[in-house]
Amino acid sequence: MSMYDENLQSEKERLMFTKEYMNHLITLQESGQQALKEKQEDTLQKLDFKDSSLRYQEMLTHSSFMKLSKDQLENLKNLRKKPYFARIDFHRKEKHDKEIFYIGKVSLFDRETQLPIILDWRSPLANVYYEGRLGEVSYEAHGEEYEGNVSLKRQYQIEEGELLEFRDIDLTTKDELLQDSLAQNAEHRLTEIVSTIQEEQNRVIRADLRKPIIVQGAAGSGKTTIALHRISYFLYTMRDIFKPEEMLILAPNRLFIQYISEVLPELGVNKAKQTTFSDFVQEVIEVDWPVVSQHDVLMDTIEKTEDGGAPHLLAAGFKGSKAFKQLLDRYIQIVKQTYIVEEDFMLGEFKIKSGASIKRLFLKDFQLFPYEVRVEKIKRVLQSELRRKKKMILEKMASKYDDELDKALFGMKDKAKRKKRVSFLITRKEERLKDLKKQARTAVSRYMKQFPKHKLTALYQAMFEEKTFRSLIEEDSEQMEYLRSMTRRYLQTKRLHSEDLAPLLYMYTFLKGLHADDQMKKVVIDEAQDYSFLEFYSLKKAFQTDLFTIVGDLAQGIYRYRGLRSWDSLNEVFKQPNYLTLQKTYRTTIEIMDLANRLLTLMPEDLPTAEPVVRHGPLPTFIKKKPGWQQTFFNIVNQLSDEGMKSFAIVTKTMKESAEAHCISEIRSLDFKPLNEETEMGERMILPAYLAKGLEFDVVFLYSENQPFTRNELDIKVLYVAMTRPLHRLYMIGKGPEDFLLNHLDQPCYQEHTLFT
Ligand SMILES: Nc1ncnc2c1ncn2[C@@H]1O[C@H](COP(=O)(O)OP(=O)(O)OP(=O)(O)O)[C@@H](O)[C@H]1O
Repeated sequence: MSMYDENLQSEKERLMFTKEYMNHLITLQESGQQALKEKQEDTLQKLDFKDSSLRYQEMLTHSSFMKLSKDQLENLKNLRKKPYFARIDFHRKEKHDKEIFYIGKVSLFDRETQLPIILDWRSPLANVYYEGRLGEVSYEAHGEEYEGNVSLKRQYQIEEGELLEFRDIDLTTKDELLQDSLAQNAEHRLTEIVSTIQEEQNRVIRADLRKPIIVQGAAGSGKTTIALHRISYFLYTMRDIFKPEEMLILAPNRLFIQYISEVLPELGVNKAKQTTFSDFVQEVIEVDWPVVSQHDVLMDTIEKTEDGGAPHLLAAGFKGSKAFKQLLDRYIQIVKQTYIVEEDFMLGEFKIKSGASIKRLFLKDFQLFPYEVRVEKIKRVLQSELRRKKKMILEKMASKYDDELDKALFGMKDKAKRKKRVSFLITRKEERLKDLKKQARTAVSRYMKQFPKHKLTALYQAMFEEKTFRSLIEEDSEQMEYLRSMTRRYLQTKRLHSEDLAPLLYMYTFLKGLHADDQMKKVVIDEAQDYSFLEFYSLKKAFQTDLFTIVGDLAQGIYRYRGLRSWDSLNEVFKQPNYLTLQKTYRTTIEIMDLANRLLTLMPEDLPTAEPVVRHGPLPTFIKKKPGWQQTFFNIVNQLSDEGMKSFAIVTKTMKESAEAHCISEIRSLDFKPLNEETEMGERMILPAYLAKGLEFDVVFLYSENQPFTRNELDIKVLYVAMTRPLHRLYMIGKGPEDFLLNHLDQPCYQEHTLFT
């Protein structure tokens, strides 16, 4: 028996032991569940609501315990198919012997000894597997550093609970597990990659959780995947402090949310809120006006081949800028003044609180709160002051009349006059007291009427009135006037541009502040290059947290007229963000990435190119639209399908071209479906490039009908996005190679399809 076989045998035994232990636990849990259920029924029967809350409490405790057990049980059951994926042999310095740790998706401990049978991939020690090479390593746990020696790193291929093979990794072996995993096909859903996380990715996942992090990552470098794994790591590490519901994942569109949704339960982060910036802001500010989305603007721009200088694009760009934030700040100062009330708060002729002290409450004491919250707090102060002083005032008033009465009774000699005076004073006293009591009932609400009740949209609209707007801008120009009148026109008809959402959220934060349910403690932003400065700023201001994970790729910044041009501008939004890069790309083959990288050289600026991991495939192929090309296309799809390719996409430059492609009978007969933001993703799709951003397919056909890509910045980026979508094969169907700018490239590596079969 070879050494490998011997090891394989003992590894099989270990796997058997682990599975046995799991089965044992599952049985225990299941019978435990039954016992718990019976106990709960018993408690329910005994339950007497007049009784102390003790029994009720007991019942709740049991039911939450039951739920926990159920979750654990599910986890355990799922885990049996693949309890772990790797092992490390680690000798900690201060220990006598080396220890063997098996690493899996979730940890499992021996109930008696509390020793780990499986170590969670997110645990501190597991970091040694992802990061440390063989030999001397260290890891940090609970603020302490531990040193030791890793003598073995082993990867397992386990399927349906059976160990197929294992591989030991040393400095020279390539990561074969990664190669295998990359060679697989896309199920049109993102997957978890815990067993093959790479060193540079691990650094992103485990980067300081208390700091904002910005990740520039090439196309296919795993940004989305890694961001989701970071949340999972975050939830594990900070489980006592944060709940998944307090996390927000901002995705570029609804399609993308569908795309990532499957990986979320796997990573245990499915309870995190997943939405788009636009949907989130509309929900928070409770404004459901139709929004002209940035996709619509982009589509229009691409179709008309407009450059960034078109006035509506400049206006959109300006509305996301720092300059516009400053303008908003000036306006918000004006709005703030409307809340300054200087009048004293009186009850009759008695001063309850001076105007100056109320103003101080608004401007100083409550300055950390939004304006409306400050007003509410002032109201409560006035109510309590009034309550406190009312009795005193009434007594003072009564005793004033009593004094007068005394004076009249004992000081007035004329009987008739005295009688008249006394009766006058008694009636007066009663009237005054009654009147004061009546006033006291409404004094606060009457006083509070002086504070404005602003409607967010009306306030925003008022900002674009000519006089106000002019007073806010530094320099008047045609461009500014265009922005002002265009925005006003839209707002008057109850419509918004997507660029209005960030200013609205920003103003809302000053005015009302986020509701507790919308307050997020950790925010993940994907495709972050498409966010404007103000979008980041407004989110940061709204959440008041530094826990942002921001991932994006400047080379894919197709919303450049409004998005970020460099990550540096975020230094003004976040305090000392951690900046990391992901350069290796895992999605596609060397051949496809090579072509895409060449395309980037056409850009005027230096954009980060991607470095593919070693995986070869055929050259990208150009198919000329000569008569009969449809049959070629038909044959290729069928052939690749037979070879095991699952997801196919026809990617066009515009939505219009997607619709045109769908009219071609061969495309229809192969069941390709046009995709928009609302449709379900399938295996064969036709979609414009901007919607394909972030997604991936086994095979991509770039298709140009009569809108070829031209050599402008936007087209180059859109084409780059499209070219970086396939995992295995890239085809380009057009009138000529120039439709895809191939004639502009230096030594473009592609082949032309000549055979018609
Ligand atoms: N370490 C890894 N092991 C296995 N597969 C990986 C690894 N890292 C990334 N991948 C795979 O590479 C592909 C690209 O990942 P992902 O979509 O997260 O990249 P991205 O940087 O967000 O891409 P893009 O910006 O182009 O949309 C996915 O199929 C993902 O599963």
